[in-house]
Formats: sequence, structure tokens, C-alpha cells
Amino acid sequence: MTEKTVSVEEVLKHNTREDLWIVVKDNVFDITKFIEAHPGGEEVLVDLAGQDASGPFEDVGHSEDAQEMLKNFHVGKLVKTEGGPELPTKGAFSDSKCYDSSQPIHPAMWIFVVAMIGAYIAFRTYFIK
Ligand code: HEM
Repeated sequence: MTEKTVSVEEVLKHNTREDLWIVVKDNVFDITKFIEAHPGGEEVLVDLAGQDASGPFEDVGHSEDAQEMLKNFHVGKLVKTEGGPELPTKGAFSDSKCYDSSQPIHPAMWIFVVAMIGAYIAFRTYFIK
């Protein structure tokens, strides 16, 4: 039996929470029914709907169980046509909603820390006799 093939155009259509396909390493998966059960949360998957999720999937360092699980949702092999549309991709952690440890701490965080220290000193000064 030959494996089913899926075009980029087809994947692009399944880009909503109610109808959610993603691509991992040139294989297409229909994960609509899985998103609620995903241990990493729904949003990261919805954010990648109709896209190539290979980068983020790899970055998380999913277990073998997770890779096995993927097979249950297999639709077919992705076929790209020359000159055709490209699948959007988040590439790596830094573009997705996943935490990116390579980014420096946001300046607003420092303001918050300084404000908390200031509040603590004020509290000690005025309320503790
Ligand atoms: C449809 C494909 C996916 C499947 C079947 C899947 C499955 C799983 C499973 C079973 C876990 C539990 C830990 C483990 O066994 O590795 C997990 C955790 C996680 N997944 Fe996925 N995942 C998928 C796609 C993604 C994508 C595209 C992202 C994007 C960033 C993602 C982000 C995460 C995160 C952040 C965790 C860690 C949750 C935690 O430990 O708190 N997953 N996933």
C-alpha cells in the first residue's frame, strides 16, 4: 500500500483549534483531538496550527513516548511542490510561546524587583516600630 501524501496547501487549511494539523519532519498529523490532553498545554499547539512544528517539537526534547504518540495522529507524508506555497514555521523556541532561556531578563522585571525592595524598606521603616 502506498502512503497517503498531503500537499502544503492542504495543511495550510487546517489551521484552527477545531481542525488542527501540524507537520513534524515532513509528516502531517491531525492533532485536533489531542490538544486538550497535551501535557505541554493547548496554546503552544494552537499557535502552530497549519504550520511546520518540527523545530519547537524537537526543542522541547519530547520523550520517546511522545514520539510514539505522534504516530496515532498520522495523516500522511508532506509533499512540497516547486514554486508552491511554503509552510510557516516557528523554527525554534525563541519564536514560539515556549520559554526562551537565551533571552536576557526583561527590563520591566528589574523595575518590578526594585519596586518590591523599595516597598519592603518602606514597610520596615514606617510600620515596624
Ligand atoms: C503533536 C505533537 C506533540 C505530541 C504528541 C506531544 C506530546 C507531549 C508529551 C507526551 C509530553 C510529556 C513529556 C514527554 O513525554 O516528553 C509533552 C510535553 C511538552 N510539550 Fe509536547 N507534544 C507535541 C507537540 C508539542 C509542540 C509543537 C510543542 C511546542 C513548543 C510542545 C511543547 C511541550 C512542552 C513545553 C512540554 C513540557 C510540559 C511540562 O513538562 O511541563 N509539544 N508533549
